[in-house]
Amino acid sequence: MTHIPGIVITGASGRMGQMLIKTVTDSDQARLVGVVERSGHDWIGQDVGVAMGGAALGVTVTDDPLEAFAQAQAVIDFTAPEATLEFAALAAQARCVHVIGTTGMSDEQIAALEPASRHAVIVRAGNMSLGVNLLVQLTKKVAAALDEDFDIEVIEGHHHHKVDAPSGTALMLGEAAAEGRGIDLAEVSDRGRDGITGARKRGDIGFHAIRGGDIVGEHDVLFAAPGERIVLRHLATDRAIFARGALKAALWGQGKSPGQYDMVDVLGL
Ligand SMILES: NC(=O)c1ccc[n+]([C@@H]2O[C@H](COP(=O)([O-])OP(=O)(O)OC[C@H]3O[C@@H](n4cnc5c(N)ncnc54)[C@H](O)[C@@H]3O)[C@@H](O)[C@H]2O)c1
Ligand SMILES: O=C(O)C1=N[C@H](C(=O)O)CCC1
Repeated sequence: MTHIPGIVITGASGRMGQMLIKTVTDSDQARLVGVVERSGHDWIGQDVGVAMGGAALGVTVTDDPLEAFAQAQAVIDFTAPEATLEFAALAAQARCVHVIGTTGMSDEQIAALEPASRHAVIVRAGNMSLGVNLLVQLTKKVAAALDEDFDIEVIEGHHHHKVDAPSGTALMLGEAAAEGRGIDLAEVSDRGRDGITGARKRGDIGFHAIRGGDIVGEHDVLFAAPGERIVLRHLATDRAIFARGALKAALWGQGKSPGQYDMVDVLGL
């Protein structure tokens, strides 16, 4: 009987899915026990190592998430909002820790995770890297120290395949800035200006998204005042940082009480 947690990766063929499979199989703290793809995908029924172009890993890609989750202690899920909602209910049923990296979820979809979190641990973050979660804390501190003479803008850049904007990370940073100022982000958020917008409103927090090439993820939080600017910046150059954080969350969640957590909890920041 092993105490090394068994992990299922959803969205196996995706950019993050493949990085997560590599991270889990390289780790001596976790075992890869299942991989899930959407029904109809041509990887279904294949050994996932072979499907990824390497040696067999002895794990077959399935489109039956519950069957896979039943063999596991944790599910790491970087897919799409609708899929993540379905996986949350099934992971709770199987009493698996559900690590959610999926971004682009609406407020309603986030609220719909609550029933699952009564039965299982959910760790959700728009960015699982140590660097960004540290930047979130710094952003909160800087925003708390400065008044509204400093205009706050969050500028993010990602690869041309990304489907959601602003990025999950940009929203985390915007939330942190608003929290530091003691205000509600929803009331001050100004996204992607275009046309005759009028002058910038004092106290607003602006968001801007660049999409191009193979950018892994770049985030600036700009504090701009007359005569000076502060820029807090994180540059991701390797998706391994997100996968490492997600695996850390899956291990951290073992034995924790059901509920919703984030990477600040996991990293103790
Ligand atoms: N939180 C973080 O640290 C972090 C880091 C990187 C990416 N992300 C997010 O992770 C998500 C995935 O990013 P990506 O670049 O890997 O995208 P991707 O498009 O390369 O991969 C998504 C995968 O999910 C699969 N999928 C979709 N619906 C499914 C279903 N119902 N069942 C099983 N599989 C399903 C797709 O087939 C695809 O293989 C995005 O929301 C992205 O923003 C988060
Ligand atoms: O590649 C992506 O997609 C990423 N998504 C996350 C986000 O939306 O912030 C994290 C960075 C990479």
